[in-house]
Amino acid sequence: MKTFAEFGLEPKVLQAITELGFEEATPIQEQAIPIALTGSDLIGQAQTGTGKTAAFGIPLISKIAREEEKILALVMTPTRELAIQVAEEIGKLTRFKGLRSLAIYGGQDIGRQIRGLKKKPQIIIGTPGRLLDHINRKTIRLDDVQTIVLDEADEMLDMGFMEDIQSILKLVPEERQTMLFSATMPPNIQRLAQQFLKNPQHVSVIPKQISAPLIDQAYIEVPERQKFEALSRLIDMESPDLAIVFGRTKRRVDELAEGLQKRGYSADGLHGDLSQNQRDAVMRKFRDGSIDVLVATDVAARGLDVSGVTHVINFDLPQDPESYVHRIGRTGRAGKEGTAWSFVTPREMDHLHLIERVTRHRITRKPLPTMAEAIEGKQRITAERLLAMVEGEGGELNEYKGIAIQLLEQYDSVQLLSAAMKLLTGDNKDAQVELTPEDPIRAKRRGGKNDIRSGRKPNGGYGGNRTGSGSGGGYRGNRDNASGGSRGGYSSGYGGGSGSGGYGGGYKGNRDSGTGRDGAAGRSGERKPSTRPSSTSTRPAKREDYDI
Ligand SMILES: Nc1ncnc2c1ncn2[C@@H]1O[C@H](COP(=O)(O)OP(=O)(O)OP(=O)(O)O)[C@@H](O)[C@H]1O
Ligand SMILES: [Mg+2]
Repeated sequence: MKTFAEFGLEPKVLQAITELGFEEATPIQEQAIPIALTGSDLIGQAQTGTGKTAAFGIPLISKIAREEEKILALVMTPTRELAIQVAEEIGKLTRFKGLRSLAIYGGQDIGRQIRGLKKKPQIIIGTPGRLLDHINRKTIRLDDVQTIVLDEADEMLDMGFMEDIQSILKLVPEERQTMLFSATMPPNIQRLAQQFLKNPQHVSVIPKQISAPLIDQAYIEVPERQKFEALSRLIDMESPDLAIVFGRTKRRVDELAEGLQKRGYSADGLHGDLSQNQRDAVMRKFRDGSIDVLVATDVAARGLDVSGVTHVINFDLPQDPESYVHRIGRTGRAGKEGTAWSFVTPREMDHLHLIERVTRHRITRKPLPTMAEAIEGKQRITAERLLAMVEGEGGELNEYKGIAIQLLEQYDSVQLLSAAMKLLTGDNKDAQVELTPEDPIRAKRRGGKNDIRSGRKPNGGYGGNRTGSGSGGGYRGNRDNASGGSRGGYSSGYGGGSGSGGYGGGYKGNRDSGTGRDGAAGRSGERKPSTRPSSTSTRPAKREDYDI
């Protein structure tokens, strides 16, 4: 392991790294930073939570001088939350150097972003749609950009950002450094790399097991209608510090968050139909610990880094194994341990085995937590809180001592303490929670063996098997209204359907619902419809449409 001092970084950057608490470089950093510092193009692949952000962030900021008043570096990310997070990490890394960076993403007031741009940031971190919008408004010019980073490139393409990314890359001077980070290297990523990268050096830290070894993985076989009970027992038994619960659809997430709140858990939901302000507020609450359980769709599966996430619970299995890897990778980050649980309905067992095969990891079967285990877990937490209070962590107890003595004279001490503990435990087990059932995910034949993703495209893709179920119609309806349907008919596959099966087939089912991702854009102002040709486009619909 290398220390950061060995990279020959300038003292102000080193100081910021030290301040962040990084002592040694992670393997991807050890490999990528020296290459990136030479200015060479780079393609990077590494496991979740292993510090890819700093792997590109450190070289990127090293190249920029403080006096510059132009946009010199551009980082693109698939989701808004990720743009905010990467901007924050870059902000921390440039703290002493004093560079200016700005996150640019859909859903946020564009006027505010324009004001931010007037401060002449040298580094922009953004989602492709909103970036293009600024480019078209001429509020962002890329003529001086020297470094481009594509973070989670495969995800961006899956979300249908290929055209946007290409348009943006074409506007950046050819004399530049391009770094592409991607979990997988399917053919479309390879084509993108061929088109836009020059003699890239490949850096990959891919262990035998695809998923992080520090994550303890288990599953519980449970019928659909018992899942909620299983969830509350599991949370009680495990008493996670912070947990992310993944649900398949937006409706599912809403219902789960509401159900958990009803049962007295401190939970909230995150999905693509919330306003950006709501999304930001939920993420803030989760980061500062004012909620313990984040219920989310796959919008939160990629890249999000919240320290202290001890548990990931797949309330619904994800459609594809790769998404499983990303979801559970929200825990066990930066060398910490984590636990991942998945609920599997009896009919989904094949799908679980597929996930095991693709991730090359056995997932341990565990029984449904019993009521007794759940109660024990809850009581343990209550006892811990009580003892912490006894040990003075909750401040002075003197004011309570008079009444305590009085009560103890009149009542049995065990009885009293039990009553106090019951109150503290705040049981609300009786609250009825009904969820709308989801169809089981079906295992599907998968494609090329080097591309763990390729199987899903010809096979229905995200939510493909939901089209017949009729569920979620209400949400789609809303999107349609918002979108004006301008991009409704993506029908042919991206790139004419290559060996990978292209994108088209997999997404077709839902695409018919006419929910162009511009639905999201229309609402949020992510993009003006004029920025690109509409219905003739062969782009895939964006993943945001798939009910996440
Ligand atoms: N050298 C280091 N030492 C200790 N912690 C680090 C180091 N580098 C990064 N980290 C921390 O590790 C966490 C994960 O980093 P990061 O989000 O960059 O991972 P990632 O590889 O991009 O993960 P994902 O694949 O999920 O996007 C962050 O909290 C980051 O601050
Ligand atoms: Mg990342």
